Amino acid sequence: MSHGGDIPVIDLALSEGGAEDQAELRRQVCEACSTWGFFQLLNHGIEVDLMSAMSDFFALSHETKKDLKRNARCARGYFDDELTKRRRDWKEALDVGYPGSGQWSLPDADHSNGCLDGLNQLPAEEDCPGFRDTIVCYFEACSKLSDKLARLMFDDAEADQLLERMRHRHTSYLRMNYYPPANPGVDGNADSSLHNNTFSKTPAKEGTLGISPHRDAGLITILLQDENTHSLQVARYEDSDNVGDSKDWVTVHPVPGSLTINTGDMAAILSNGLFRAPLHRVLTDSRRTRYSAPFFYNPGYNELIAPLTSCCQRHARRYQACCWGYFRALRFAGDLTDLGVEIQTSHFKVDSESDHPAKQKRFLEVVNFDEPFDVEKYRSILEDKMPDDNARS
Ligand SMILES: O=C(O)CCC(=O)C(=O)O
Ligand SMILES: [Fe+2]
Repeated sequence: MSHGGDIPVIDLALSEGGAEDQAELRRQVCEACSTWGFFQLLNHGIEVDLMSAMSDFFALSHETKKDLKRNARCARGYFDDELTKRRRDWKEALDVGYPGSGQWSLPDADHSNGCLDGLNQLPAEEDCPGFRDTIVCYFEACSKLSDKLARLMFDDAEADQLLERMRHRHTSYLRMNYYPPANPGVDGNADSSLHNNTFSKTPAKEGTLGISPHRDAGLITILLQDENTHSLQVARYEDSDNVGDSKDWVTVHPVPGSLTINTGDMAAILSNGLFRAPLHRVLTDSRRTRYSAPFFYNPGYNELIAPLTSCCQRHARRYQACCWGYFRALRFAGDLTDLGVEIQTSHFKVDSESDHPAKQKRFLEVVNFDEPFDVEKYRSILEDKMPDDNARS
């Protein structure tokens, strides 16, 4: 295995080899997922030029982008005001999800596309020619690659059934990120066409981050990184959220031609904690613009993610079942409204005293995953404290 800095680099060309190569590939992938939770993948086979599509999109006028803004009832679309752990990220982004109908050819607003995350909001073809086609091609290529990676990570019949269901029904989404220079006043970034955003006038405050430390919620993330800017960092192996010191952060230097892969919370539960959901963050750059695009490979909303039996042999079962739709809804709602402490996999540990498993049960009795999530409708179930049964009418 070769290394791009500390983070493993894995060559997917091994999958074309004989049984020995394939076993070696599986070993490398599982080792990377259980140590760093991050690796860089070469010969991944995705050739769609997403970088230039992204730069076309973010160069649109602020008014055009604002018309596509996501809101409390629609998690998909454009935004420049994301809070990660209650801090504003120094970035703009566009989220595009797998259509509820499973059919990209239908209009985005078609009612059959309705789902928990709402409807896609893409720019009109005349505003950004070719953008939609590029996104769809890239998205579908990432779905196939994710399926291939997941089959390397999880090798048993139970996982096969989940992945087979995910071929037809998944809730993955592609996020396109644009990180403006954090110091727009300095020489050398006078590209005014790219500064039509709310970050263009004021330099970033001391300590501002592109994205604050977080874990990705889903199964696998496939990240396209800008090769010229090295600002993604992962916390060393420990699982504490208190990674204060800069020596605890390791830069994920993009290896030319690679895609960066990381595991998420659902992979940690499914593997019974064998795989990590690594804490990571993005620094700002004072001079350079950066683009990145994570593709989040997510199960169907109604899937109950629980440790695979084959992963509970060496260690007793560590997690209770977690419904992806519940976890996702609470993560997104937490970005917009104060529901108390952000939901984490630790709330589903078998010995946890959290009331999330009980809230999840009540949520599943009433939720309709074909409708956009409405935090007000479920507020009494979701708020930090469960309402006292005697106090309810
Ligand atoms: O921009 C990056 O390199 C990482 C983005 C990321 O971690 C995220 O959007 O969840
Ligand atoms: Fe992330």
